[in-house]
Amino acid sequence: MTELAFQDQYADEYAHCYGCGRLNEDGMKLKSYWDGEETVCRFTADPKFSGGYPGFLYGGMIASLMDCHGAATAWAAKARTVQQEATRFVTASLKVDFRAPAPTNVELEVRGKINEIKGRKVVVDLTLSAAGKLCAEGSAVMVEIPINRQEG
Ligand SMILES: CCCCCCCC(=O)SCCNC(=O)CCNC(=O)[C@H](O)C(C)(C)COP(=O)(O)OP(=O)(O)OC[C@H]1O[C@@H](n2cnc3c(N)ncnc32)[C@H](O)[C@@H]1OP(=O)(O)O
Repeated sequence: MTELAFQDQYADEYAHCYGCGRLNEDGMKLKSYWDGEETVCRFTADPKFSGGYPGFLYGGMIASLMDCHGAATAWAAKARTVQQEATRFVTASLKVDFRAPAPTNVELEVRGKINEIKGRKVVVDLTLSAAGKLCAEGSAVMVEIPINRQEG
């Protein structure tokens, strides 16, 4: 894919997230893109992120993947809809239903769909699948931080 990932378009001051910040040396550097009206992020988890037994991902990592992709989706939706540069979205609320174990060492696909855009708030519906099988689904309320919030 040659297009720039959403996270790679964040301003430097917003690019330090452990999950997706391009400037976080130790982070996972998740990348999210448009796929038609949906967004997609692909990630293969190392077995060191296993949960209760080997070969399956722990739930916090599943939530992390959905969280970061949700924030990036909100950013992209705002940038596309309002056609102005968005700052950065943070998670106000994240709901995850775990439907089936998610494997490590297998490419996972996280998908986002815009449910609502209202003012600074974007609600994103999310799924996480492995080899076409739904492993988790949920939704996130993302809120855009005002400019210069980090200075206050
Ligand atoms: C500089 C960057 C610093 C950010 C570092 C954090 C980065 C992350 O790790 S993100 C993950 C963790 N998330 C956080 O740390 C966020 C902490 N929370 C906050 O900062 C604030 O509560 C924040 C920004 C989410 C919302 O507060 P505020 O800016 O006052 O927004 P507020 O006006 O109350 O709400 C905006 C809209 O979101 C909705 N909303 C806010 N919180 C929630 C919630 N928990 N559930 C559902 N909806 C919510 C409100 O109802 C409102 O919607 P509407 O316009 O329809 O009435």
